[in-house]
Amino acid sequence: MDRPNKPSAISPAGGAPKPSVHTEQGKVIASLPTGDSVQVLLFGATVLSWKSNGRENLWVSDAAKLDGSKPVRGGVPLVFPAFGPPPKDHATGKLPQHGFARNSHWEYLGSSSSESGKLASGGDDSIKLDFGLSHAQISDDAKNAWPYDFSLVYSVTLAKDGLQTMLNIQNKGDKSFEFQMLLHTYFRIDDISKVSINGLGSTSYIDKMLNATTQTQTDPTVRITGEVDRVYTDIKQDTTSILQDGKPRLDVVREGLSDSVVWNPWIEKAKGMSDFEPKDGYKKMIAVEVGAVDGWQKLEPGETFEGGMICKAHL
Ligand SMILES: O=P(O)(O)OC[C@H]1O[C@H](O)[C@H](O)[C@@H](O)[C@@H]1O
Repeated sequence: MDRPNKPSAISPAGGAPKPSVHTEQGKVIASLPTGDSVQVLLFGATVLSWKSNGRENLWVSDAAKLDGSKPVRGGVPLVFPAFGPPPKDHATGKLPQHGFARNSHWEYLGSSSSESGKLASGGDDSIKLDFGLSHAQISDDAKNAWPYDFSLVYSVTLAKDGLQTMLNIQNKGDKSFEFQMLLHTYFRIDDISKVSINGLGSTSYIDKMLNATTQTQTDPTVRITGEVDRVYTDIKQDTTSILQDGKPRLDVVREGLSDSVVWNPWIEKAKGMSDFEPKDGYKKMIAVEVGAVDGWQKLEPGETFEGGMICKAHL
């Protein structure tokens, strides 16, 4: 695995202020001179917080477990190598719901000032954090359930104009494997009744609330008025936008991915989740998740796959 330099901190030593990075209680925390920041928990490589312009953009449950006893309820849990309950007749069939990546202890590979791809800024205006997970690092249960040699590198880039999260998946073994992946992002919003979602018009979706039947998004705008659990597939538009009170609040740009899940548990489902607090927290969150979850991606030995997102917050 290629490793960038592993500085404990990029500290200002006179001159212009620089991004800083430190580790604390199993988390890696990076900040820009602007005050924007990101926090990543090594358990699951779960992004727990992303602040820009003094505002938190992610929702995390007050009862979320951060001690590794269960996946984090909130932030950006990483789904790999299976989305949802894996089908019993598939190679992932013995894995838990959403796979093992969100349940595993990842390694911090280090930070670098990056050319942040499609984010406009680079150099001192951005910082990239890399996290790794390989076959050798997962639990024995996960190894037995899914005996493939793989390597994941998850890169989280904080820039003044957004947050980029990219997952690179490599088949390191001598047999092919199939996978699904998803960035299960819980975005923080002010009031679900005033939220609308654009950028999914004319797209087909599997509606898990309607017996997994396939529907078409005829209204260009999605509004949330009850429990919603939809898998939009083969989306033509790159960007899904979350609006609050009709004003752009967050843009989610898919990178190398064409599916998105839109999920809100609403009242009853929230009540049923012991780690979902406060119980009316469903009013403050909307999950807009980017991924490759329609069917399976196949990787031959030595091949890699990369996909992720760029999120941009509006004031
Ligand atoms: O409770 P979890 O395993 O974290 O899953 C939370 C949710 O994840 C996705 O959004 C799925 O589409 C939902 O069906 C599921 O309820």
